[in-house]
Amino acid sequence: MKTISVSEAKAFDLYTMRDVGIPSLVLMERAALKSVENLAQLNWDLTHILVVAGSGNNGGDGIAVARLLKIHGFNVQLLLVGNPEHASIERIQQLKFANHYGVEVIQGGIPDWNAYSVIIDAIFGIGLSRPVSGNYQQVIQNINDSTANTLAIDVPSGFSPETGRELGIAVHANATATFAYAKNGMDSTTGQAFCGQLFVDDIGIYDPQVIQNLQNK
Ligand SMILES: NC(=O)C1=CN([C@@H]2O[C@H](COP(=O)(O)OP(=O)(O)OC[C@H]3O[C@@H](n4cnc5c(N)ncnc54)[C@H](O)[C@@H]3O)[C@@H](O)[C@H]2O)[C@H](O)CC1
Ligand SMILES: [K+]
Repeated sequence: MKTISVSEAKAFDLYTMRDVGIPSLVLMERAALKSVENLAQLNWDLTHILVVAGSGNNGGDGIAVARLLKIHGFNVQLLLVGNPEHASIERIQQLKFANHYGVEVIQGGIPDWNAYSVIIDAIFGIGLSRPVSGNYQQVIQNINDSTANTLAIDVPSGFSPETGRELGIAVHANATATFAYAKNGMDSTTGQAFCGQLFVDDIGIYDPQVIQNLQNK
């Protein structure tokens, strides 16, 4: 399985948005569409879905997933974690779109984490940069303690895609929808333990060498 480093993943994202010119929201929509496709392939009980979204673009992916599930008639709720003042542009835009679709955003805490059949983990992706603490730690503990099946978006939150180890605490996902290429840390035994069933989704982000080879054809 081809794996890449976090810096490569970020460089490929940037190349796609800046050099090729494909907008971030287009990539985010493709990531969300693929994640929903992966969810459908898992044959899980989808009767009650909670999306847990962080303040960055991983959260933006998750909110887009919630919107897609809502329009397809699923009972889906959204829990926002993190400081809204630090929210990325795309995450703000995705929440606006989701509000327009009437996606229910949970205010305050979750009374019963076991009430959900599926939890979508969209707290942190490749932007994880330090050990998880505080409320994030509590939320990830609740996700891990719940009876729900968990699908991680891009990277199980708290799992270092670089080293393959947890940074403080990490989501033990039953499945992970990662984008473009698997990340280095996913190829280890701990990586498989945290990621569960791994989907590597083509969302239009490629190694620039692949594009340059096309140009030379
Ligand atoms: N356009 C694109 O680049 C695409 C990205 N995709 C998704 O975006 C994430 C990466 O998003 P980013 O905003 O860079 O970071 P995260 O959402 O992973 O993290 C959010 C934010 O959290 C802060 N942070 C890091 N570690 C901690 C911590 N331990 N405690 C608290 N806060 C922390 C940090 O400031 C981060 O910025 C990628 O994984 C994809 O899911 C799209 O899918 C495709 C297009
Ligand atoms: K995640």
